[in-house]
Amino acid sequence: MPIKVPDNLPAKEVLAGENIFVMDESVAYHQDIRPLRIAILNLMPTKETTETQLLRLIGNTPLQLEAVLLHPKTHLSKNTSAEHLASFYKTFDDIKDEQYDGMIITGAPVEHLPFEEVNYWDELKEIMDWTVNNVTSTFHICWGAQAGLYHHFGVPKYPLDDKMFGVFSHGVSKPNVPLLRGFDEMFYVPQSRHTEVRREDVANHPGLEILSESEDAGVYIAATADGKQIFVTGHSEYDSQSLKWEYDRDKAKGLRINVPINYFPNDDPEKFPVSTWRAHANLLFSNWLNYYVYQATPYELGKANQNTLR
Ligand SMILES: CC(=O)SCCNC(=O)CCNC(=O)[C@H](O)C(C)(C)COP(=O)(O)OP(=O)(O)OC[C@H]1O[C@@H](n2cnc3c(N)ncnc32)[C@H](O)[C@@H]1OP(=O)(O)O
Ligand SMILES: N[C@@H](CCO)C(=O)O
Repeated sequence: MPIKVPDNLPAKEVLAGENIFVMDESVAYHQDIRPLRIAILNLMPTKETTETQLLRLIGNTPLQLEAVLLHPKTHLSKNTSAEHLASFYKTFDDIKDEQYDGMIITGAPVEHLPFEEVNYWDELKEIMDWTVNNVTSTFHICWGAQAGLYHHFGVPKYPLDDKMFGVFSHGVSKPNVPLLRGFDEMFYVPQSRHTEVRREDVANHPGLEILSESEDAGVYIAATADGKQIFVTGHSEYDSQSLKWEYDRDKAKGLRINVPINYFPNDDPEKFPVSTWRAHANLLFSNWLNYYVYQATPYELGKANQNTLR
């Protein structure tokens, strides 16, 4: 939450220089409050696991949220039951005439395919186009980030020789950005993907900024300057056991898979993994919800926001 201070307090300037969020009394007085409307387009096959992971993170702020779960209507889900989808999910058709404060587009295990061969690609393109005018800020995760970078900015993905698999140290590339407020200079994030976007493709695009990256894992967070589109290549939302499940699954299938880096104690898969990224994940999602959704969204969706606080 912002610190509310008198308009002319000298500390205000000092704290603002440290990337601390300080709000003038005059702005605070005019803020109206209502629950935030957040849509989650869940493309993961293990939908119930992902719902829990994401709701856990977006639930960890003082803000009231109304979360709507979406699945692509043009894809028949193999791993999530029709009953679950019918009970808890909507499709784009149900919501396309509405507007949202925030949207999350998840990853999906389809990165080995060209985007155009994903059977819900046309629908996803329509949804991504719709977010531009109907969502205040959209947070794309892993394959969802690759899909968004490709569709909106023409940034391609490339296959990796070995899966980027493990818990990697990441750093802040652009200081004084609200999304990174309070971040440590080095923090850990799980990465689990067979493909990458290349740094030069993102860095050379005038519409994108690299906010965070890793020496070993490459670009982690890229965004548009206005914060309307955020692309996150890692899985900060993963549970402490998620990489172990993926590792055990792939071993059981006889696939070529390395032990995830820096994950099991002493890199021993017989030992119980512990998470080192939970605090980072909570801060990333609460910063997004606060600064890119709550402070940026208009009280009446569809109208211009009077307060430009970032
Ligand atoms: C890079 C990232 O974004 S990482 C995020 C993805 N990670 C995860 O989902 C981790 C958890 N997932 C898993 O462990 C596995 O996907 C499992 C165990 C659920 C299923 O694995 P498998 O049996 O190997 O694959 P399966 O044949 O079920 O296909 C996986 C998914 O891809 C989908 N898929 C496959 N081909 C296509 C295609 N051409 N277009 C669209 N979706 C496709 C499948 O339909 C399935 O998704 P669904 O359950 O929503 O229908
Ligand atoms: N994290 C994913 C990568 C595949 O897209 C998995 O291991 O299932």
